[in-house]
Amino acid sequence: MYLLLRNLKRLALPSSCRFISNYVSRMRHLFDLKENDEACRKALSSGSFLLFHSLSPLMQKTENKYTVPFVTASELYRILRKLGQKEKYLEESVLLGCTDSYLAQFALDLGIMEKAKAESLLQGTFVDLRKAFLLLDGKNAQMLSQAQALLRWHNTHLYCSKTGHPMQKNVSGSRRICSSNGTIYYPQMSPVIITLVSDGTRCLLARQEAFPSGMYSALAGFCDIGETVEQAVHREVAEEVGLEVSSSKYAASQHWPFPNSSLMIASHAMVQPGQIKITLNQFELEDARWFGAEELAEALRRERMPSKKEMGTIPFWIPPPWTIAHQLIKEWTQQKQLC
Ligand SMILES: NC(=O)C1=CN([C@@H]2O[C@H](COP(=O)(O)OP(=O)(O)OC[C@H]3O[C@@H](n4cnc5c(N)ncnc54)[C@H](OP(=O)(O)O)[C@@H]3O)[C@@H](O)[C@H]2O)C=CC1
Ligand SMILES: [Mg+2]
Repeated sequence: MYLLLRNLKRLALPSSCRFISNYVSRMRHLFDLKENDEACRKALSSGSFLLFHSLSPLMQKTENKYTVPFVTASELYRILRKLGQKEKYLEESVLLGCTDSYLAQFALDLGIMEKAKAESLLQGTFVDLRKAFLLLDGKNAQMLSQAQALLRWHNTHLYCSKTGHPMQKNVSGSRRICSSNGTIYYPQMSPVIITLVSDGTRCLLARQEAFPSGMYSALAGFCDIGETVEQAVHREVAEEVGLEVSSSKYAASQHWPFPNSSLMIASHAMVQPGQIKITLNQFELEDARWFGAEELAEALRRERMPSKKEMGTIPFWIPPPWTIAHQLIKEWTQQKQLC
């Protein structure tokens, strides 16, 4: 609380600001933890932790539900000791956020420790993130996405790309600093567009060979350097399905941890009148088709990924409800059914 008050003072809130919302004070608390190594070190000793092993998150199964547990600092100290690690290892953690009561939340990768022993001590399993995503609801998935992306970035930025010298992370993990010339590096995300193309009555979904069997999604692609989001939508649709869009409208965004760390920027797009013939780019896609509102409404009603048994009995399925692709499909279908 002292740190919080000190920080609020430092940020010089306007005198008219008598009431500060919980959200504002939490964001300022997090700002302090990111900037101030000592404050963050202190928060580590009372924080809670999402655990990973080689970038696979720890999951626990109770009855038929999968959860991602937060482990308390005292529990983690006990487990680290049993795994032969020093308490100092906690400083390998990265800061994710904080609860309504200012309890700091971190992620830590136990990859240098024996996996089976860690699983047994933690009474859980480290699950590949793509698989974990299919088993979880949105809130957990968003935090895992952030955590894995941040851990991966630190894991792949050990050396300064200018001097070749080792880099050190600050305590929160909001940056890395070159030990030789002090250059600062910040975690990066790649902008990716995702767009649901419509011809007015139907919309276009596609699948890549690497997608799970039967899954179709909206068109997506990385933005090129120098491009605007609108230009990236225009180009990707042309590249992937040979169509030209006449307009696109921003819908929402989502962080996505694959293949590294992407900011998915979602839009609805319209093809130019008369442009309906798909010419598939077979380097990128396995199939692309136009879908009607009714068949999409049916796909939206299937709330979970089909089991292996069901796979052959349904025509296609779409990404889980918390993905931005699902959100685009839902918005479009609802709008069509209202017409
Ligand atoms: N959240 C959601 O609802 C959805 C998310 N997505 C995500 O969108 C992302 C992009 O879609 P995708 O169709 O694959 O993209 P693209 O159509 O841009 O094709 C991917 C290819 O582009 C190349 N590429 C160019 N820039 C980059 C970069 N910065 N990082 C990695 N590869 C790059 C790679 O080629 P090479 O491999 O030859 O190097 C890669 O295979 C994927 O990560 C996918 O998971 C997709 C659909 C739904
Ligand atoms: Mg693509």
